[in-house]
Amino acid sequence: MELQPLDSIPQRISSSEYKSLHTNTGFPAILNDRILKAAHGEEVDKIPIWIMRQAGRYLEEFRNLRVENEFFRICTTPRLACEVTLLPINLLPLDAAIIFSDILVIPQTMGMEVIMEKGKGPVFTHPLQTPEDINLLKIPDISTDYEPYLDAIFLTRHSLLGKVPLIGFCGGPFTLFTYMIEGQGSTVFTKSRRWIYQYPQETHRLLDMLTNILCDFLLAQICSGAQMLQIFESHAGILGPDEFEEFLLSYNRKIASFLKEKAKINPGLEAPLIIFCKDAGYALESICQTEFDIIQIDWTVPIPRARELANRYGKVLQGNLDPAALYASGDFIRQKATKMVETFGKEKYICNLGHGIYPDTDPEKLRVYLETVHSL
Ligand SMILES: Cc1c2[nH]c(c1CCC(=O)O)Cc1[nH]c(c(CCC(=O)O)c1C)Cc1[nH]c(c(CCC(=O)O)c1C)Cc1[nH]c(c(C)c1CCC(=O)O)C2
Repeated sequence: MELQPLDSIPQRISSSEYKSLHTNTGFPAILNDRILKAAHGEEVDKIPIWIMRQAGRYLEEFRNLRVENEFFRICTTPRLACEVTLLPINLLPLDAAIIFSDILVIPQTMGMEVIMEKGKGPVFTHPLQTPEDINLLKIPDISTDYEPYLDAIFLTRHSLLGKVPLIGFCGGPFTLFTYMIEGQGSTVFTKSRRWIYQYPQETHRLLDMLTNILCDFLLAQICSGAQMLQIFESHAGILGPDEFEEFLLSYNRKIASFLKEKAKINPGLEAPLIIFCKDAGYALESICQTEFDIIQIDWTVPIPRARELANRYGKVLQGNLDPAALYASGDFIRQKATKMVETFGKEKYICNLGHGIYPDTDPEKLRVYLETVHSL
């Protein structure tokens, strides 16, 4: 697929106009809308499938591009972000594209510095140490700070030529909070868990601030061309049920209500909303009792129980093969995928993995998974 020259693409609406809730028009007509149909609970010809981290390091083409380009430079250069987003779409039979970016761009726009360390992942140079540090954060300026990310969405929506819908995303308020406190990934998250008990008020203040920012950021993504949105609460598994409700789900409820309210006033802003609370199968029923349309589950969640709850609350399910299963033989992947789809059922279902694809996965194994699901 050729990238369109920039001057052949109409101008994205100016950021100040987001507030007046006009969506861009003039995007290419959609050719494959099966994921949007499934999202609305409609019948589909084939089961739609996309893969978390589908544009990442398991693709040689991405690794080559990374040699010359620092990770966050790709995120902030619309042409590069667009090129990387399209890579897997041109190579594999996927039913959606997800904009190339990262959940940590939001803490960056709030003034925090994040470095992508080889072999270690993202590291914050100055994580928040005490509640006083919250005062050093800034509220991003919608008309300047988000510009590269929104331009990337706009350019990519055009460059996709309607081949598949474009998914926008952000990290959930709680997961961003944990990164801002821990400064990096963790297995125990003792600093973040300490904050919620030692400084509950200040924790709520920060989560509130993040929630307001994410509402604006997601709405701006829809205005710029995102057709579906996913919120990644990757660290949901570290909370108990009460804390999950108080510090995580209540904030995501606010985001979903905000976006649904905007779509009620302006139907052009309607975009199905996906929530992924990783390792929070314990809270699946509460997650189903929100305004999110699609519930992504990881592989630890029993599919029959998820289906029962999703049906009870009118939700679509997304998931959930263990990404490690793609290390198995092609035959095993075929059998496992077939059984998985039969258990989910073919309606109100979007196929994906249970978490992002691992960097050392053989892309041909992913192809086996995709083709199996499409053949069912
Ligand atoms: C927690 C989280 C992050 N980022 C993200 C999450 C939520 C999903 C999840 O739970 O995995 C989300 C994300 N990160 C990236 C995307 C792009 C779109 C896609 O292809 O899915 C998406 C949707 C690109 C990326 N984000 C990152 C890479 C690899 C960086 C590199 O090229 O060096 C990519 C392609 C880096 C990143 N960014 C983050 C981590 C923990 C890491 C390091 C782990 C790793 O290296 O895979 C933060």
